[in-house]
Amino acid sequence: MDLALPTRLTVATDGTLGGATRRYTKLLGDLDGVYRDNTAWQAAVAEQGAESIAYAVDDHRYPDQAGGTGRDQLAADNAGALIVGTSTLQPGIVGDEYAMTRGHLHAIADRAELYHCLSGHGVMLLETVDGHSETVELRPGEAVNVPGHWIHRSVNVGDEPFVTLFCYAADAGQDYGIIADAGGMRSLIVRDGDSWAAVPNPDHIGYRADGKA
Ligand SMILES: O=P(O)(O)OC[C@H]1O[C@H](O)[C@H](O)[C@@H](O)[C@@H]1O
Ligand SMILES: [Fe+2]
Repeated sequence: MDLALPTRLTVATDGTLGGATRRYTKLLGDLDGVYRDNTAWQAAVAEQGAESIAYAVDDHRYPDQAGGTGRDQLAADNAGALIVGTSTLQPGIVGDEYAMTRGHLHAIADRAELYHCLSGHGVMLLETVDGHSETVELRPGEAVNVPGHWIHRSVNVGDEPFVTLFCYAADAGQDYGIIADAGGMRSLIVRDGDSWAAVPNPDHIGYRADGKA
């Protein structure tokens, strides 16, 4: 097994990650089905363009120790390793809902994650398959230590980019189907006057049991 050499990273409040090994972007046009009001999402795509960036993730990860593929191999290769990165979520409102990430449960569901707010104003929406829902509001300098088994989604409730530094186990993976199959998360984060509120999602039909991705 090759030894990973320690890497120095620089983390800026605008999300710039010096030393990143990977960047991925989600475009507004990629988010079909994420927002409850599909007509409003289509209008936003028509107005802002399908290619406009909804959020960007820059991360640093060490190469797979054995170069394997597949979830079991990845888990074996990356046992104990961390992925560290920044997430930059643009502001906006679609229908009544604030701009958000797709959200996921970790494919290895017990894997935890740290989110530390670097700039902007956001909410981490957290739910479990058996009915718990929580919100954690985040401003610069505030963080949430997301336990395993919580489905999580970042929501930007401000008018600037919501930027977080995150860290999670390299073998965690992401299960996106759990939200899509449930008709969305149990709660929606919507505009409420000048602020935000979590309200029940009428389209949510319940989560399947985890571990069945
Ligand atoms: O994966 P999404 O739900 O689209 O959210 C985007 C990103 O959010 C977090 O920052 C996670 O740590 C990333 O691994 C994830 O990819
Ligand atoms: Fe995650």
